[in-house]
Formats: sequence, structure tokens, C-alpha cells
Amino acid sequence: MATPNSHGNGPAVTAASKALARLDLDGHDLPPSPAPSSPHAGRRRYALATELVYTETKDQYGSSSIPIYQSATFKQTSSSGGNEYDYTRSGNPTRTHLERHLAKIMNATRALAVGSGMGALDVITRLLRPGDEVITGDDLYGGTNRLLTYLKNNQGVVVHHVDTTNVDRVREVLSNKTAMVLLETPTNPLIKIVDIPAIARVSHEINSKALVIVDNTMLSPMLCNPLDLGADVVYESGTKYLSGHHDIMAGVIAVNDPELGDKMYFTINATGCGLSPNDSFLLMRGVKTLAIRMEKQQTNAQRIAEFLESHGFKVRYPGLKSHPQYDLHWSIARGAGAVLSFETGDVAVSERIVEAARLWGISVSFGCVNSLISMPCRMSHASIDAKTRQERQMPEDIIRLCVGIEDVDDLIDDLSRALIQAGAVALTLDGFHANDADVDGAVSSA
Ligand SMILES: Cc1ncc(COP(=O)(O)O)c(C=O)c1O
Ligand SMILES: N[C@@H](CCSC[C@H](N)C(=O)O)C(=O)O
Repeated sequence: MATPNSHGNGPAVTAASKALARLDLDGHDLPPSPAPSSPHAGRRRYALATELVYTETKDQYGSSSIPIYQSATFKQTSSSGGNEYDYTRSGNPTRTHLERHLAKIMNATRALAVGSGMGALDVITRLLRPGDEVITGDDLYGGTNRLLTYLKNNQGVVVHHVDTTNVDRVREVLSNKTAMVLLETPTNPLIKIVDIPAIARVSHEINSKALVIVDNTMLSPMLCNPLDLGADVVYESGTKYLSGHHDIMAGVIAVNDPELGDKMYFTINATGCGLSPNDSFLLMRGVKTLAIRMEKQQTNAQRIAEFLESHGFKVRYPGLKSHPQYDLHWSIARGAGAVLSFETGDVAVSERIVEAARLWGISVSFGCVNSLISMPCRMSHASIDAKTRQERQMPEDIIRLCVGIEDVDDLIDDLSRALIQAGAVALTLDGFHANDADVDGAVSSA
């Protein structure tokens, strides 16, 4: 059946053809596209896997992929401007395209793309004033801990590190001075789960001005949408799952409050931390394959977590029923992600495992197509001093696995060989089991 064309000189526009234009291929009725100024602009119309791929570049050649506008400055039609863009620090068409796409998949009205995940947190925390209080977790990515410590030591910001898995502990420190409640779930690297809706509720009840901020790096918008769970701001490291190939650094912030969005845009323009056109292009390309990568990474991670657990290791992964907060995790997320950690009971053994692995690269970071192995206390979390790590009960022997898309049997074979070579397992007639396995099969932590 003919449908109207955009020039209005096609076949007559009948009521039926108008209706057909609003049906997707499965016959689902689609809501009309929101106007750019509507509070729901950027919201999703299709399933997430479709929305990740579906974009319209609207450029003059109908290019299927957004061009890289590699230009620092833009010609104007008069001395008073006239062009939508003037200078790439202030705005760039490639970055704008990416930001609109990210807003859609993060269920936000506005997204902002910057040079790294830490850059995103820097933009957010510039909203703080001396005397403001921040409540955050006692298990956090090392760089987040470092920035908050800097703000505490240099900017007069009070930072409370509490066990954010316990809503009552958060309630106890909330006050009218609380400017931000900063949450990470699952936590990196102890994989503890935080009840975002409960903490958002109690925070807003006690102080309606407190901003609940969620670092969604460990899950990505594929698995969790914190803004739908009561958060005011969500940010994540685009260096991880969003880009997926460890070839760029990027950070993303998303909000629904236009005033907050404007304030953070001001900082980005004023400080010049917006994502470059080339990296915006690469992040846009990465995002399109997020669903398929995450699916494979999660399936692999689940197999590896089960493999380690079945051999007597204490494994931290929300895909395992043994995770103490399994139900909570699945009430806020659509998948377990691809980061897990386990303990061996002995730092030297852990070191030998990490160094014996071949397929698993010894690297920080996660969320990428290739699998990585690390010792967080020496690597990603080394900026947290040993005393604080001990107070926060971070086992020095903990090994973090970040699972990629390789063949899972190859990954398990390589890990098995590393475990055997490191002397982490005892060989028996039935196979092998963790050396320190206690009666109920779990390895006691050091
Ligand atoms: C949970 C988490 N948040 C934020 C960051 C910071 O991201 P980036 O390295 O892109 O600055 C990282 C890792 O670096 C992280 O693991
Ligand atoms: N030397 C870096 C370490 C980055 S860790 C990256 C990532 N968040 C992870 O958890 O692996 C630093 O000091 O920031």
C-alpha cells in the first residue's frame, strides 16, 4: 500500500495510510514521535535491542552512520551567528547525535558525553558547594573514591562512606546538608547490590533537594535504568560496555531535569571536557552492538561463575543463586553483567593464577569483547590505601574476572590450567577442587 511521502506530492493521504505509517512491522501501534521540546523527547519506542541500532542521521546524503564532523569551528552566516554550531567545545553534530541516542537508550530527556567516566563524575560533583555532604558506599571504584577524597580534602565537602547495602545506615546519615547520595551497583569489586529505589525514596523523603546519583557502569543501560528507579542523575564510564572494545575513553551523564542538564552542560562547555567528534563516532558505533555483546558476555560469565563455584571457590556474581542479594539484584536489573570476583584465600596463589592466565589479559577495565583478569587491590583499587581497604573488608587476594565474548570453553580451559599451575586447586580422581575448600565447599577468605 502506498504511504505519503515527505514532499506531499505522493499518493493521496488517506486515513488508512496515516494509520499504517504509525504501525511497526509487527503491527504494534507506535506512539507519535515526541517533539524535541517535549519532556518525553528521547524516550524509547521499540525494544532496547532495536533502539540501540535504530538512528536517523538526517544528513543531506542519508548516511547510515553519523559522519565525523572533525571541525573545531563552524562558519556563521553573520557576525551575530546564525549556525546551530559555532565551536566544538560548545557543541558538535557528531556529539549531539550520540547524546540524543544515549538519552533515548538511558530513558532520559538529556544525555551529555564527556571524555571519561571520571570526567562525568567531575562534572556532576562541580554542583557541590563547600559544606555540602555526600553519602556514598564503602565499596566503590578506586577512582571514584579518589575524586571524593580530593573533594573532601580540598573543597570542604563532607563525605560519608557507609554500607549502602543497608538502607538504615544511609537513613542515619541523611540530613538537610546532604547534597548527593552516590551509589554504585553491583559494587566494584565486591559485587554488592544496592537497593536504588529504597535509597532514592528515603533520600527524597528526608531531603527533597538531595540528588540521588547512580554510577551504572557495571550494568549499562542494557541491564538497568536507574532514572526509572528514582535516581536523579545516572552516569557511566563509556570506556566499558557502551563502547565495548577498549579503544576509547568516554563518560556519559543522563538526567530528566532540564535545569540540571543545563548546569552540567555549562560545566562541560566552560571546562572543555566534551567528548571529541572521533570518540563520539566510536562510542556511537559501539553502542549499536551492546545488546549482542552483553548477551554473550553474560552467558559466558554465568558459565564461568558456576564453574568456579562448583570447584569450591567463593564467587561473587549476581547470576548465582548463592549471591546473598540475588533477589534484590533481579528486582532492579535485567541481567547479571559480566564482572565477577572470587577469592583463593592466599594472595600469592591469586598472583600466580593471574600471571599464569594466557587468554585472560592482565588489565584493569571491563565490559569489553576480550576477557580480563586482575587483582583489584593492586590494580583498579590500588589508589585506596591498604588500611582503608582493610577497614572496608576488601580481601587482598580477590581476583576480578571481566568476561568477554570468546568461546567459553577456551576461557574455562585457560582458567583451569592457570588454577592448576598456580597450585590453587588439588587434583583428585573426580577432577579438582579449591585447595582451601571448607566443609560446605566455599573457600574461606583470608
Ligand atoms: C564503576 C566505575 N565507575 C567509573 C569508572 C571511571 O571510568 P573511566 O575510566 O572511563 O574514567 C570506572 C573505571 O574506570 C568504574 O569501574
Ligand atoms: N590507574 C588507573 C586504574 C584504572 S581502573 C579502571 C576500571 N575502573 C576498573 O575498575 O578496572 C587509575 O588509577 O585510575
